[in-house]
Amino acid sequence: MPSADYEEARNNIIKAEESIRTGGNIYLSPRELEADKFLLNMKQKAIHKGIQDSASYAPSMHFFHAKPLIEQDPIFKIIQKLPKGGLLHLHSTAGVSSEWVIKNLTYRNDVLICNHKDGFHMFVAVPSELCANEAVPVNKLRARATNKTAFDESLESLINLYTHQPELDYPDINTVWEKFEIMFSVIDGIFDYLPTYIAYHQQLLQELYEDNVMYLEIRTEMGGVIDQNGKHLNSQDMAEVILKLVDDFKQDHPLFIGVKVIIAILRDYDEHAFDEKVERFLDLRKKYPDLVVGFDLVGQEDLGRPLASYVEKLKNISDNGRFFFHAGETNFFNTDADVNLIDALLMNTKRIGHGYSLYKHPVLWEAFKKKEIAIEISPISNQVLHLVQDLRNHPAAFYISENVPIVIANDDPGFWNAKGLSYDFYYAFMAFTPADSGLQVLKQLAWNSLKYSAMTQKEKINATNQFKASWDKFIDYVLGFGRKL
Ligand SMILES: O=c1[nH]cnc2c1ncn2[C@@H]1O[C@H](CO)[C@@H](O)[C@H]1O
Repeated sequence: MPSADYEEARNNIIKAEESIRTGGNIYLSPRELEADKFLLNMKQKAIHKGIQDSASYAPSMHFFHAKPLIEQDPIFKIIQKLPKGGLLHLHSTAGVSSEWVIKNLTYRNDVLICNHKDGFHMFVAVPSELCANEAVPVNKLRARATNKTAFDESLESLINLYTHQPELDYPDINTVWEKFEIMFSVIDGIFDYLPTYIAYHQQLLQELYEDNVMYLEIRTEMGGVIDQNGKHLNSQDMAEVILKLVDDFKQDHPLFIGVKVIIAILRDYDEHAFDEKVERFLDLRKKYPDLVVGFDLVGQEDLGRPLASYVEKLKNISDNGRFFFHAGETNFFNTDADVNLIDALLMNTKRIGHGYSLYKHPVLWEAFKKKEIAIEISPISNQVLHLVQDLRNHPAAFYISENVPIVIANDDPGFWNAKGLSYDFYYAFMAFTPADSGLQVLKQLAWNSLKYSAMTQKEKINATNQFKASWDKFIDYVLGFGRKL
């Protein structure tokens, strides 16, 4: 038996760490405590089972293997009901489940397919110079196919990385990124045509709403489209389209709060195209300040142009504090992609996309804490795109232990066979939050998504009130769930 002194010292360490970590200081009411007890009991049983039977522990597995197991886990059912607040990191063109895209969009007569010049299939809805042959309606090809299920499956594989053997099919980061980038080109044509653009984005809101996401910040280029009559709509017209689409959605879904846009452009555009897109952002920002909130550079960071090379060019945007930079999405240490984190800080970023390598930079994470710059963590993305195999090893475990501000995001769920945000929250909860952390950490993560959002103060107050009501209902649900068992 250890001495009383020893026990006390031990407890003091545990308590001290508890009070530092994310959610450690969140107050729980008696009702919440009861729900928490039940949830923690489930979590700890699952972890205990995972220790004994490591081969069947879903949170340690690659998502492509884990998905069916996750869906059977009652903890996942609870996570699905969790009010998640806002989703702050999503590339909209990869945001909808691939199944919906195939079963709905490709069944429309206005969706065609052609061979891209670079040798892969691509969907088009208006004639494209990128087609190397004449585009054919997908329905026409489907009618000719002997096995329609197999036909649809092959279409779906054009926009979904799923395979039953990801370790073999994507042995390294560049291989997976190559197919990943092609998928954006496969689906891009859907967003050139107003009716398909609208159908897709309505479904985007629907899938997130059903997953209890109430607010959204999308990353998009926001280029123009062509409407049913052949008329060109430019980026400003698209701002109106988005505003109307969101308003209509809110009419039917009063709990939904809204959408904001972060203009995200490829970090490696040629100079002229880049400058044009920056101008476009500045214009949009002026005319739609409540909608177009920020600017970001995207694309595979390891191979891309470093942020440092943009400092002068983008001074105007950084002076106005409008960056939401991807940075540190890398396994390397002190390479360009890694030190993008330093430039993101110095360029006055509001949040960081990924920040995977931040844990190697003590000066930076202290600064992010002090300046309340949140890290947008996308667990499944980091796994599928080859930064980490087992999400228990994700650096977010460290950020949580230190309470570096983080939010949970899904990045490109449609492209990895996910839907909504719950799968990422499940991994966050089961793989990289402490075994003895239940409702507190979930509540803090959801709160963070409102606190670190680009909403105005007034919008935040409204969102907070709404969140409280949804949270109370969620606690009822958890208590009901617990009593049934
Ligand atoms: O996780 C990511 N890191 C960096 N860039 C990304 C990620 N996901 C998507 N994109 C980038 O966003 C563009 C479409 O908006 C894609 O072309 C891809 O390069």
